Amino acid sequence: MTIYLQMLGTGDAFSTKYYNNNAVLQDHGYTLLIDCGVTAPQAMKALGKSFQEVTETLITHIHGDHIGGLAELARTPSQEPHGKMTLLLAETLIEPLWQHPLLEPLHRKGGARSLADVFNVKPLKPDTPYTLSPSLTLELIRTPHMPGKASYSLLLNECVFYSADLTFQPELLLHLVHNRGITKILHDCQLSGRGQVHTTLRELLSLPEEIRKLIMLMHYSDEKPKFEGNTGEMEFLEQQVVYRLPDCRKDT
Ligand SMILES: Nc1ccn([C@@H]2O[C@@H]3COP(=O)(O)O[C@H]3[C@H]2O)c(=O)n1
Ligand SMILES: [Zn+2]
Ligand SMILES: [Zn+2]
Repeated sequence: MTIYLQMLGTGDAFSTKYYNNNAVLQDHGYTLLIDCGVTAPQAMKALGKSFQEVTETLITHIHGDHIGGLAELARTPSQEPHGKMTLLLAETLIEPLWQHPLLEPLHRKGGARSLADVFNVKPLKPDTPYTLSPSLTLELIRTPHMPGKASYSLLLNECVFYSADLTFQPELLLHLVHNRGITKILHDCQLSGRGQVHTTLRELLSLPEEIRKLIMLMHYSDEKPKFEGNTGEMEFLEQQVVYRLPDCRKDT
């Protein structure tokens, strides 16, 4: 079965041309929102979509461009009997997310005292495969982003790696391709300057060709047009375009 990926946005946290790097994955009746940044409500509207179409929302890490739209998401009534939207996230993120200033509006919602009061929270363990829908599996891999801050990249359907803002990890990428059967890498990319918390284009260009040709670039700055044609084998992922994702699960 085919699943479809549509980036709500492909911009970095400071972009004024692209929405935040958030995505929707669709498996027929099931819709997974991957991260819900400040611009997510507007980006959904731009696609003629609404949060009501979202079945579950996955949070990779706690930065405004990945969580800033959650207060609005929480106000959306879900189709479930409990009425709450479902949030998937690593256990380690639950309390820091609730304490984040961007979620403060929810603290005032009917005496809410925890994330579970405003969302149907489903805690996930890293390095553990989960079946989200008939054609979609997910595994979290903890990856380095900012010191002391937990952040989780994604393995989708056993062969797509979706980076959650990470510093350059060449050994991990080689391992994923050689030992985990990864055939597509969607990677955040800082186009210029020194990469302190993100991977830079220069670093990605230093990878072997066999890895570069699997990579598509996302989470980039407004300078992107200047870099078109200068990214080697790596293409830019474009916001709002629908992509078909490979499904390499052994039992399909
Ligand atoms: N000059 C900067 C640089 C970065 N940042 C924040 O750091 C985050 C890194 O991950 P991100 O998801 O790209 O969002 C960035 C800003 O929130 C920031 O607030 N000021
Ligand atoms: Zn980000
Ligand atoms: Zn980040």
